[in-house]
Amino acid sequence: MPLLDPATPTRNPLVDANSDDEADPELVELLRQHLGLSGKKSKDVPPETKVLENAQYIFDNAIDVALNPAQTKEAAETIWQMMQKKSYSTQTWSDHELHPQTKDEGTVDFIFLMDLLNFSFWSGESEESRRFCIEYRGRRWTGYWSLVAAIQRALDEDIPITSPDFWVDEENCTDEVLRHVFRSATDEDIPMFKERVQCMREAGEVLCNEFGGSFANCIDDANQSAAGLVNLVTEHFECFRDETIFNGKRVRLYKRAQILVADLWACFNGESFGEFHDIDKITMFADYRIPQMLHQLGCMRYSPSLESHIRSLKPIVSGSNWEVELRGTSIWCVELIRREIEKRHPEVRAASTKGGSLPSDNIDQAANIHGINAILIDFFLYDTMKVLERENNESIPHHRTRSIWY
Ligand SMILES: Nc1nc2c(c(CN[C@H]3C=C[C@H](O)[C@@H]3O)cn2[C@@H]2O[C@H](COP(=O)(O)O)[C@@H](O)[C@H]2O)c(=O)[nH]1
Repeated sequence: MPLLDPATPTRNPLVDANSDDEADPELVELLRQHLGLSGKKSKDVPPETKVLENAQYIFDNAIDVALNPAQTKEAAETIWQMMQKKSYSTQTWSDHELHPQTKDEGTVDFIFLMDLLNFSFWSGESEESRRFCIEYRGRRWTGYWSLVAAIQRALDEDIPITSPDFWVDEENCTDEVLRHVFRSATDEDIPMFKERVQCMREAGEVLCNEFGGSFANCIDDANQSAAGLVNLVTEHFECFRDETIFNGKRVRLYKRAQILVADLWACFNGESFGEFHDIDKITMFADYRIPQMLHQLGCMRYSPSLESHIRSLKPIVSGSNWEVELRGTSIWCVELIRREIEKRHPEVRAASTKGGSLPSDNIDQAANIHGINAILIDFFLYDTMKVLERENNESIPHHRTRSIWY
């Protein structure tokens, strides 16, 4: 029946004042089609995280952090050349000896725990030998690698540390057991131990009560959308909801939710639990190492007061303008680097191709041209910063903010 059939007495098919029956869904759909509203049911609208748009807003309104466009363009080319030389791709993730190697659900659990606790490793100790570190496989691991080593060590000791039902079992998973898991080889404990325990308890409750005890079910619910998985994680897990107010506007940074998705994508080479059709919506991860690297490259500049504060290792409060400007501007800077690389090297298609490297009938060519996205640029910048740190070549310290967000 045509919706607006003249023979039909005029009535609003949605709300007929004389009837208390529900609006006829067929009529609602017909009306939506007639008004051109149809077809875009909420489930069809592609999910967005809003992180990149918020990062641009922060950059546009930043006072103490700025970008140097010429240096950013120059750095883009340097980064591109170095990434090509190292054949940087998703495979690089698994090349790290401590990262889990099996491509199964156990590794999904490992990565979830890793990125649940992937924050604030920096030590307040000036004396390097006294800083928190984890002894594993005959080596002392610090920073992010101390976390990965602690998880691997616990698994070697038959502690089911990656199982969410263990985290909520306070009879067996006591604080003492967790202190043992994260025990340091020095007198300094892992930073924010209590907050890490709280993250595990909370996330364990959510996973066990809402997702059948495994993060694999969250991945399934996201229907291979990276942005959808970021939004699902930040909606259901408070300890991933990395957002704040800047200039009166709510801004999302979502560092650990995004690196969680990125680690899955890299570990599984864009397949299986790592397959996402919109992986390029993931931005750089706003931590405390990339801003340092971007400053070292001359891309990012600080006001004299901020720079002297950072150089004197003074703390910067979580959520303060200085901190949000550092984090948001670094996200935007990596986006500009990514755009510059794509402009200079049109042969590079987005890394959303499987595993981040371009399919090619010429294997040599594939080896030389790897897809580029913010994730791979970020991973490269982090790993490069860690090399500079090992070589005592840091030109400026990283900023000191204590928080569970990064
Ligand atoms: N933006 C960004 N931040 C990253 C990483 C990683 C490690 N990712 C591995 C996976 C693939 C890559 O190739 C890396 O090998 C850790 N972090 C953050 O840094 C801080 C730790 O610093 P430090 O204490 O010095 O280790 C802390 O906020 C931590 O959350 C990254 O990749 N990108």
